[in-house]
Amino acid sequence: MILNKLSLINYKNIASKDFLLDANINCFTGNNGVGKTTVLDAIYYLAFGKSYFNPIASQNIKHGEDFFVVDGTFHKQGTEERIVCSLKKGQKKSIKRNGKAYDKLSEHLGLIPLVMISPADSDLIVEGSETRRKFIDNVISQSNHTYLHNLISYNKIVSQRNALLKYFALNNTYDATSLQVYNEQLQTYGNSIYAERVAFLNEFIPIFKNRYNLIAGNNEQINLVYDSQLHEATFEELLDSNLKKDRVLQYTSVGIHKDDLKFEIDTFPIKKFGSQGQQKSFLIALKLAQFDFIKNRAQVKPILLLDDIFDKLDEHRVTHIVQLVNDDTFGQIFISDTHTERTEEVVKKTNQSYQIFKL
Ligand SMILES: Nc1ncnc2c1ncn2[C@@H]1O[C@H](COP(=O)(O)OP(=O)(O)OP(=O)(O)O)[C@@H](O)[C@H]1O
Repeated sequence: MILNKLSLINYKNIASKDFLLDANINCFTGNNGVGKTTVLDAIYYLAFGKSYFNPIASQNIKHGEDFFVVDGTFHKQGTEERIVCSLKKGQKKSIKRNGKAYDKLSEHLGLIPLVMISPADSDLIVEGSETRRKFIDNVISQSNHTYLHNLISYNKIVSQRNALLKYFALNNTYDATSLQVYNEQLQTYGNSIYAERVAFLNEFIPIFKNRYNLIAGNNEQINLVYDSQLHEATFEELLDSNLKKDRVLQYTSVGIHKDDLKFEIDTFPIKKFGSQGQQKSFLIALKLAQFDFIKNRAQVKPILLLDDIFDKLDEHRVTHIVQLVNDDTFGQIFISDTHTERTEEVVKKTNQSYQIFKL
């Protein structure tokens, strides 16, 4: 998967820019705030139909303007794919593939396999379980459309069930039959999502550990632990035993929407007990494992976006990344960095073709 051309209009601070890109390495350099991350984010937008950094779509329109366009032309195994994402203030965002608008964003996900490594990944450690569930869902969804559809359906039913519980409380009423309809659907989708998450983590955790050991050496015991209420009881048992509680709370307190992924070092939470360097290594290993997993599943090398990576990495880790590029593990990569010379020095060592865009 290669991005050949990229054009931006009014995307964040960039009024208008066109890039003809190298098939291997592309670097965007310049001072703080010139828009290096914005270019990487625009590429992310083409793959996921949203910004990696700002989920409120309208806030990605350049201040004072009323629309943005991100336009990219990819090459994938001999075919050309033109993806155009645009948003006009007050309207729905549009994503077009070769001139044809998608009805649903979910139809687009997976077409452009892509992994972003960014300082913002620290959210995965510091934020709540939702961020980590989204990480799992994002990785699985890139190669499994059924999973994504089941997840969308599951979330819809949770909302409907919650509305029904509220209705019961508000009207001082209760109807077991209508609740049962939702319970059955929750179980169907929830059990399938749970099974996929179990299968995914069985495959993913060894890949992750391998990546971590390559970056940090073998002397640290790190682990990812999948935490789910469904490990202990069936979905049906959980819903039954928590019915009273759900009616009081007026929402569904059990299910796969409560799952978490624990990040551990020597069996302790890395958030509290990991050094900054260990936390960074953990996150990079997680993202490189995501890269490996998607590559295995999709049989194409995902595009890799490295945002501000050299600032955040010590020499050992930079060398590791460079070695990977030399090993031909990676496909096309995009790098943002403040120092043009430092970037050039690193990418020269890879013996790959490259382009440096000074912003
Ligand atoms: N909607 C918007 N309209 C205009 N400017 C915006 C908008 N959203 C963000 N910006 C600005 O875009 C600029 C570019 O940000 P970006 O993160 O791309 O910079 P950068 O070159 O990666 O900087 P750094 O080296 O600090 O990481 C910032 O000044 C930011 O405030």
